[in-house]
Formats: sequence, C-alpha cells, structure tokens
Amino acid sequence: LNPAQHDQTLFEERHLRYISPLGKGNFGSVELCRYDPLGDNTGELVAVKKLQPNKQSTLEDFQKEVNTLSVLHCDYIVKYRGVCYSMGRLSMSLVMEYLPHGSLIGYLENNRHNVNTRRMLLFASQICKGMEYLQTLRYIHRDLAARNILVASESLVKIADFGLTKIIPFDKEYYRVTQPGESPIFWYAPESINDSKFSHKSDVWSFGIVLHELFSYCDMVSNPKRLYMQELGHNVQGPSISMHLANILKNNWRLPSPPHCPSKVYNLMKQCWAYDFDERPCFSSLGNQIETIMQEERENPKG
Ligand SMILES: CCCn1cc(-c2nc(Nc3ccc(C(=O)NC)cc3)nc3[nH]ccc23)cn1
Repeated sequence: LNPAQHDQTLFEERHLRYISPLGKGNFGSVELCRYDPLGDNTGELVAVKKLQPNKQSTLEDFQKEVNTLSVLHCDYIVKYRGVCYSMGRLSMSLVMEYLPHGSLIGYLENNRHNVNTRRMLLFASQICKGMEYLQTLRYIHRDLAARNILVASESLVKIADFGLTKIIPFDKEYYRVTQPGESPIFWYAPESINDSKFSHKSDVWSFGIVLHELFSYCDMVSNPKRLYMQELGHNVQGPSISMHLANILKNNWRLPSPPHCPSKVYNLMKQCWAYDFDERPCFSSLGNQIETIMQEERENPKG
C-alpha cells in the first residue's frame, strides 16, 4: 500500500459525507461529516472546517491555523484529526474531533439550571490549563471568548478555533498585528485596542471576559458587547467605538459583577483586567487561585 493509504491524517473527500452545519469560525464554517470509507455508515463523525472560498490571504492564514492545531496535544484543546484536500489541492478542509455538546454559549443557555458554581469553576480551570499549555509553546490565541469554547462532556470543555493564533517571536514578549480584521474589541485588552499589541497577558484579559461570560451563563442580556455599549451610550457608532472603549477602560470602568457571582470570582476577573499588563496574573497563578476557590466551594457549597 502506498504511504497515503496509511496516513491517518489524510481524509479522502469522496468518503467525507456532509451531515449538517455546526457553526462559524474565523476564516470558515464548520460542518458535521461522517468519514465513511466503507460506505456502510459505520464511519466516525468528524467536525470539518471548510475554508471560506476566494480571498487568497485566508488560504495562507488557514494553512497556518491547520499547522497550529496539528502540533497542539492537550486535553483542553480540540483535537486535530487531519486534512482533506479537494479540487486537486486547490482547496483544503481541516478535520477535527467532533464534540457532541457544541459551544459553551449554547450549552449554558440550555443547561443553566444544572450548572452550578463548582462546574463553572471546573470549566474555568480547564480553559486556564489549555491557555497555560498554549503559552508553553509561545502561542497567543488572540480570540479567547466563550464562542470559541466547546463542550466535550458535562465535565470537560476545550478551546477551539485557532484562526487568529500567533507565535510570539523569540526576542519579544508581544506580537504586533498589522491588519486587525473585524476585531472582537470587547474581548481585547487596552494595549490591543490602542496599539494592536498582543501577548499572553492580553490573552489573560480575554480570559477575564470569558469568566464574566461563564458566570453570566452566556446570557445575551449581559454579554460583554451589550454591557460595554450600554456604558458607551448607543449614540457612539463605527470606528470611534474602540477609542471610547479604550477611554472608559483608562478611566477604570470595568464590566459589573454578574448576578450572584461569588465575590472571589469577580475579584479574579478584576485581576485579569488590570490596565497595566504587567500587573495581570499569569495563567498558572489564575489556575491556582481557581483551584483554591473550588476547594472552598467544596467545603461550603453555595452554588
Ligand atoms: C468555535 C467556532 C467554530 N466552531 C467549531 C465548532 C465545532 N462544533 C462541534 N460540535 C458541535 C457544534 C454545535 C452543536 C449544536 O448542537 N449546535 C446547535 C453540536 C456540536 N465540534 C467541533 N469540533 C471541532 C470544532 C467543532 C462549531 N463552531
């Protein structure tokens, strides 16, 4: 047999059966497929991210996303399975493990009543560990948000969508982006808004926003964009939004504590939202603080 037939990471398009749409990521949409080489529906379900057609730059970016995911091996990061070339290698798709419970946002909306504080803290500590692992490889995610967290089981979440992930150069502690596309500015640290500077500490800021989303049960009413826009006043439009956002952050306004959120958890968020990135905790410190709060929750459960 030729090597390709032994290469488990090469998926032949003719055996990849489309089932349904799963969601939208950076640079493309994700679909549920069954890889069924025997043609008897015994093949396994996979999540396939198809590159958005045309726009040459995204093919290059997409290849980088594929390369990034292919080297990540962590329980708290969605698993790479391989690639599927089509149109004679002119297009490609990223094949990943299928996570049955979908995005954290939908999960929390549908399971609000049986996700207590302890489970939220478990999810937060898993995301923290995934980010700690990324940092050991000098990767910055740059798009850490609840929409990019997937639920593998009722006790396991994973970080997904590495479309904006960058490697920090060996001689610097931050990455400066040239062309910020449609940026998720409400998840951005001040230095990212003002100077397009990204670092592990800007990922920590975004982690604080994810904590807020988690403890708000990803409720639409209190999502970060809506809360910030309320503070900015809806008359602020278009490009000046980021300037106004940077302003209120400079004046030390922060998202309010989610309803019934334990004060120790809100305190963690505030640490992540220190204006000066040097004052923000690192992911390992955050992980330890979360474990401590989890231990206290176990001793005298409130949630
Ligand atoms: C992160 C942004 C891009 N994105 C990735 C995925 C994705 N989804 C799923 N499973 C999934 C999704 C949705 C639902 C659902 O019931 N929806 C109403 C059920 C299961 N497994 C995945 N493995 C790798 C990526 C990925 C979806 N969007």
